[in-house]
Amino acid sequence: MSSLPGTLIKTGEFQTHYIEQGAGEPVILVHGGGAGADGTSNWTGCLPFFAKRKRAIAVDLVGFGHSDAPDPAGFTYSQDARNAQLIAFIEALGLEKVSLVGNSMGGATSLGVAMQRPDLVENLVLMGSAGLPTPVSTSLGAILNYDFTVDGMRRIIAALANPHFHATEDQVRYRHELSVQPATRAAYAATMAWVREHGLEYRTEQIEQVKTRTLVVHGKDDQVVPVTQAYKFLELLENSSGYVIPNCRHWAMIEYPELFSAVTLDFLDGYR
Ligand SMILES: O=C([O-])C(=O)/C=C/CC(=O)c1ccccc1
Repeated sequence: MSSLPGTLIKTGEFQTHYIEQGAGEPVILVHGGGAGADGTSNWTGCLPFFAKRKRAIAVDLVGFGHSDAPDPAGFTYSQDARNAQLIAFIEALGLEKVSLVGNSMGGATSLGVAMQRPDLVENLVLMGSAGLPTPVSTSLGAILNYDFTVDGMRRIIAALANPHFHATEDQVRYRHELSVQPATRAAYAATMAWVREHGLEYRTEQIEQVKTRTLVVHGKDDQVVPVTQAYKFLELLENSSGYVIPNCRHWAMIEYPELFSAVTLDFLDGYR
């Protein structure tokens, strides 16, 4: 795997990297927060499907992929910082309204933008989303306690995907090599330290005030964020519908890219 050709754009004090394919209504895909994650590795399988119907933009969160990774000595890798980055990114692109599709930490970030700037968000898709108090399972522990080794990366991928999914050596190497870049490594350590201290949850009253049209997608066998969290989001988000995928863990967009893309695109086009 190699990074798809991307673009850097200034978002506040640092540069944000993104890749995009297709034309039409803008849909921003926001990757999860595991080591080595970025727009390319999370969304390569879905981009061709999205690009047929939308302007699909896959962003790299601060400290991930090819976005800047500011020195943790002078930058706090908080959830607010990722929310602010995504808002600044939408505005830097000159977009008035977008749909956001967020995976896990990317879901928490998309939800945070819908809370802070509902004017910017047309539709919200939360996939395996963080944002609620989540027990630290062995699988989540593999992410939080990553040791920057290739075996550690294999443990992360095994934690994220269903056993029937076999990551290629290329996928493992791509993510591992990104994760051990000195600035990215320091940013990831700081990000996980912040998550261990603060969690990735919002208060229920914050979630309840989100009225954005939302689709909650979750793997029924998710070992990182249990499927019960999806039911909780459906309860709290009054304008939400859900789609639960059997025989699927945390990586619905990688385990079932065509199904995930079809369900999401039909939702974005108002068919669901
Ligand atoms: O591709 C990935 O790295 C990915 O999907 C990771 C998801 C886990 C995630 O974002 C997360 C990180 C910290 C705490 C809870 C959740």
